Amino acid sequence: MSMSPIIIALDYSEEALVWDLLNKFDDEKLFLKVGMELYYSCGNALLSKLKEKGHHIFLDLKLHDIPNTVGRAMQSLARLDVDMINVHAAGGKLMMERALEGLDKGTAVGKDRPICTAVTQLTSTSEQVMQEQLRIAGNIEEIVVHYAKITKDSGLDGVVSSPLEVPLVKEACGAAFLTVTPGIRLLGDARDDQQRITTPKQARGLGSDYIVVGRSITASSNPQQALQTIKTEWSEGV
Ligand SMILES: O=C(O)c1cc(=O)[nH]c(=O)n1[C@@H]1O[C@H](COP(=O)(O)O)[C@@H](O)[C@H]1O
Repeated sequence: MSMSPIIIALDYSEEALVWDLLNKFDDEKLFLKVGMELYYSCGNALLSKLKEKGHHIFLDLKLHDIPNTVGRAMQSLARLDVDMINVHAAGGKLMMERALEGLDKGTAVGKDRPICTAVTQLTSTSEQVMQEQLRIAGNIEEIVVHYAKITKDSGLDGVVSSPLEVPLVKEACGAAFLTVTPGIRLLGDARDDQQRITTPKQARGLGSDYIVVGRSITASSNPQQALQTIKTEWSEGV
């Protein structure tokens, strides 16, 4: 079964809330993101249950540590048989290479290694914050493209960025290099803590391979309708 381009971020700390949401989608097989909040609360047991239901899983733990630690952590995480996983590109090339080696070692024979991406600059980071607080000089597009290039050189499959940088990332790294893009909002939704945002339709038009959507679905009074709107926008965005 092919993976949906729309990844729903399950940003909850209680399992009951996950099932409350998923029950609204009947038996639809979804692409779900389990991030730090949910993984640290519910762990591997919940991942197994989601897999049993036939959903695809993006395990978003954004690993960032010394190369040896990340490599060994990835070897452990590979055993969970998730479909996508990520690191921070700020950890550097050696760390990303070790991450991939760890995933290769930990993936069971006959299984596919999870897609591995690296976060370039968080979509909650503005250019001003990047320059003034992180002391990274340059404009945000240049920096995202630079991080994308070192990610590609390290052998990873793609990056996490805002949709706004996707055309430049594809130009620099090739059309097959994946772009996973959070920072998605429907018109009229609150921006919350996100800085570099687009609608689902704009993201598709800019060439995103996958969009990550949390609060536009999970905080909606009608999550099913919100997902339907996002699917329609996605199909209209080409
Ligand atoms: O790696 C991610 O998924 C991620 C990277 C990034 O730069 N920005 C970002 O928002 N995310 C995740 O994407 C989701 C976005 O959630 P909403 O802002 O509610 O749509 C959250 O779960 C974030 O952890």
